[in-house]
Amino acid sequence: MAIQKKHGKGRLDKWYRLAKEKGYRARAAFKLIQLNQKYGFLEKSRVCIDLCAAPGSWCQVAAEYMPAQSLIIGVDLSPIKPIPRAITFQSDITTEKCRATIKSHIKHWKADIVLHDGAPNVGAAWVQDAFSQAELVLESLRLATDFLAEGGSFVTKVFRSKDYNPLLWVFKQLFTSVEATKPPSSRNVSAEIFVVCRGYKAPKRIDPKFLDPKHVFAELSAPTPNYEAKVFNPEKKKRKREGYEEGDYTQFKELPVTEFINTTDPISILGGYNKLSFQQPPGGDLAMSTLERLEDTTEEIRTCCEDLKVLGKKEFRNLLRWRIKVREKFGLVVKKKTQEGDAEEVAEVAPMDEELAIQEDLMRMREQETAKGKKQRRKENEKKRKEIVRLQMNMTTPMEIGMEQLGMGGDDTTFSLKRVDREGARDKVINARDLPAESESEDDSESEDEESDDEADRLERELDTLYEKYQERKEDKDSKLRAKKNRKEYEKDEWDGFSDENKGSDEEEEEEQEDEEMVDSNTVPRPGNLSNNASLFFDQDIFQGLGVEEDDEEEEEEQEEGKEEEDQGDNIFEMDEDSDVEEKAPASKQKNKKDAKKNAKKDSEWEDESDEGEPVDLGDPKKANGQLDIDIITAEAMALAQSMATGEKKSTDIIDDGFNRFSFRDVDGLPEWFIDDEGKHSKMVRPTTKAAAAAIREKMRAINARPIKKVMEAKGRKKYKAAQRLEKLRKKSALLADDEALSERDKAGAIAKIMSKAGKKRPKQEVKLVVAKGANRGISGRPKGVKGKYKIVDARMKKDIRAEKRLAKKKK
Ligand SMILES: C[S@@+](CC[C@H](N)C(=O)[O-])C[C@H]1O[C@@H](n2cnc3c(N)ncnc32)[C@H](O)[C@@H]1O
Repeated sequence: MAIQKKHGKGRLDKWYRLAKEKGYRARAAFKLIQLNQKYGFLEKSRVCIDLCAAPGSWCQVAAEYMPAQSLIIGVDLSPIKPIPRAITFQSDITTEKCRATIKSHIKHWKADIVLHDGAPNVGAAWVQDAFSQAELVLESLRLATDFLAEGGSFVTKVFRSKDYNPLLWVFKQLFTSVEATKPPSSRNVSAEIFVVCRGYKAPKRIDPKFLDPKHVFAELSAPTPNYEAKVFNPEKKKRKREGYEEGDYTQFKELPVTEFINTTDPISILGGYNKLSFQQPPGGDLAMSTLERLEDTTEEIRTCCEDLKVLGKKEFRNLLRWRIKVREKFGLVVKKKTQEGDAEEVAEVAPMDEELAIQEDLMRMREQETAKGKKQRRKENEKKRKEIVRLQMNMTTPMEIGMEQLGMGGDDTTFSLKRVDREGARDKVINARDLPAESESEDDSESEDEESDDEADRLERELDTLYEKYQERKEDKDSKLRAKKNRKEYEKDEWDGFSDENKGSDEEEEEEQEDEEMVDSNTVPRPGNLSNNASLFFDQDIFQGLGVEEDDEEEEEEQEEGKEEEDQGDNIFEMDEDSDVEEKAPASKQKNKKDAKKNAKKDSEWEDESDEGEPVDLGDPKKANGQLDIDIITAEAMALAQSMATGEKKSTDIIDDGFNRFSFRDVDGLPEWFIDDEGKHSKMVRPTTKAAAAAIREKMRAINARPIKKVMEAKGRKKYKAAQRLEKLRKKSALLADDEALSERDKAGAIAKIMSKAGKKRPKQEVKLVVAKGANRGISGRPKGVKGKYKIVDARMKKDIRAEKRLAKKKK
């Protein structure tokens, strides 16, 4: 266990460390700093009396925050080491002597502020002490009324007890504003609060009853609580989860460790006490000495008992386990589990041990839950981080985004049910599963493999569902496609007997869909018994073109039947620019134009084969916005497109052109190198025009002007790093801003410093050249004695450079 304490009360917490760092004599300094931050009374004061001031940290703070030349008087029962700018003396604040000494120091002045942080030492007579604290407050108030100037402030510590309200009532009679507050540096477990009374009314005469403890705390004459009974019989003690127990004015609670062993409610002891003591009571205790001698009572257990408030989970469990062991040894467990019993006969242990088991179970469940939550959060954060990085690096393409959304992103295969839900498909997916939906969350112990299999299955289903939806949407949008599908189904039925037996139905479907998307033509059905060459022959676009014409004829009929609307939906081959014209053009003209475009497209596909696979679209070379169509990437295609656009060539010409000796090659039995060679060199040379060449040049220039991917990535990286730096700064300044130990000025200064540091450009590190010789030759790590960036160079290179320099000098 990390020892993190001084003793029970004064643990080495952050305020303790901070006080040490800043040179304050006690962590209490921060209470005054924080009170002053809230109310700002010190800066306005010139004379301060600090009652119960030892060791003197409040005097230190007063000296720091009050204006120069202020008078600070500190008094305590204990001696106070000298403090610069403060007068201190040793005295009991309840005595006349103390009043006289203050008077001698303050002379004719009046105090602007009286501070009181008095607390009697908590000893055996703790009830009396608590009473004395309230009395001490009243005594300090009496002194305050003697020395405070009108409008002055009185700041006092008060313990929450039944005396608290009477005290507040008295304060309110003497001050215009009375506020109770608990500064952050005051421990939550401590019953202390601070009351800041401002605007002293300075009445000419104060009713002595206001300052008479007998009168103010009149109801306290009730019998003193029985301390013995309370502490040593914890079972009988009522636990109060909220607030403080009646008469419990101190927060440090100690209990003999034997009580912890004996109790049936160990949890409430661990939660309610500060320390379990191994101290032998006067006269000795047999149980305690036996306990001390047990080997289970290790040093670690003793350390845990020292401070119950700092127990970690492990220590907590250790203590409970130790208690059970000791109880067993002491014979406190009534029955143990029967050896041969099938766990039916459960041990009958003390009833609170059941509670302990339940508590442990609860703890375990909570741990599991938090671990699960953490894992989930980590996963999500990681995913988000990656997405951001990819976006910032411009590495995300629309395709990748789609894949990520489907959970197929290269680096994250998590399937997001949420997303599916958004699509309304979650239910479908869940219904499709054998397992009920709840089992997903319940089954925590699944192996990762099972999980990933499940993920893959779900992913498959999700993809199917999404694909169905996509199809539905597409069909809705494109009624013509629907008509075509129906027709195809009809035709498919008719041609079923000829389908290629080697193909699975899925493959066929896929191909059909591909055809629909790519060519949108109803190809001539090919009987399955044709030879390879024959089928390749019929595969030629020229035959497909026939199909198109057929199809278009049908379309024309449809149009004539008033289905123009449907046709407008078919924009697969329409050019943006033409759309307006087409709307106005007569149907036959439209048809011609469409034919030409479709054929041009087919031609381009054909050319695709003969032109080393470059995708070429022979549409209008210009887009609607006047820019060149970037998809046309060869001068030949451009020339063809231009000639079509100017009406120089008709679709029929292009079809004729397409039917030539290069359009089909029988490659069966030919060596691969030959086919490659043919593909490269034996192709039709199409005439190009100057304009087409210029257009392509312009297009290439436009492409080259675009920043390359690496540049984009570098820019993205730079942005990302800047964002990271900014985030770091933001966090740092937020931390500073939250630091209650710093004044606003300090905070602003520190933040400004960080900002200016961040703004400065770091000087580029010089690269040291290390000659590879002797020990450095062939070394793989950093050469000895070299700091910072370095580069291993060849001795030859160095000599050559020197020689070059010499020559250059000579020439001069
Ligand atoms: C919590 S400490 C004060 C810490 C102080 N504010 C500081 O910042 O260093 C409480 C002090 O009250 C003092 N005290 C208790 N009864 C007193 C009394 N009757 N007269 C003077 N001082 C008293 C104790 O000696 C103790 O030093």
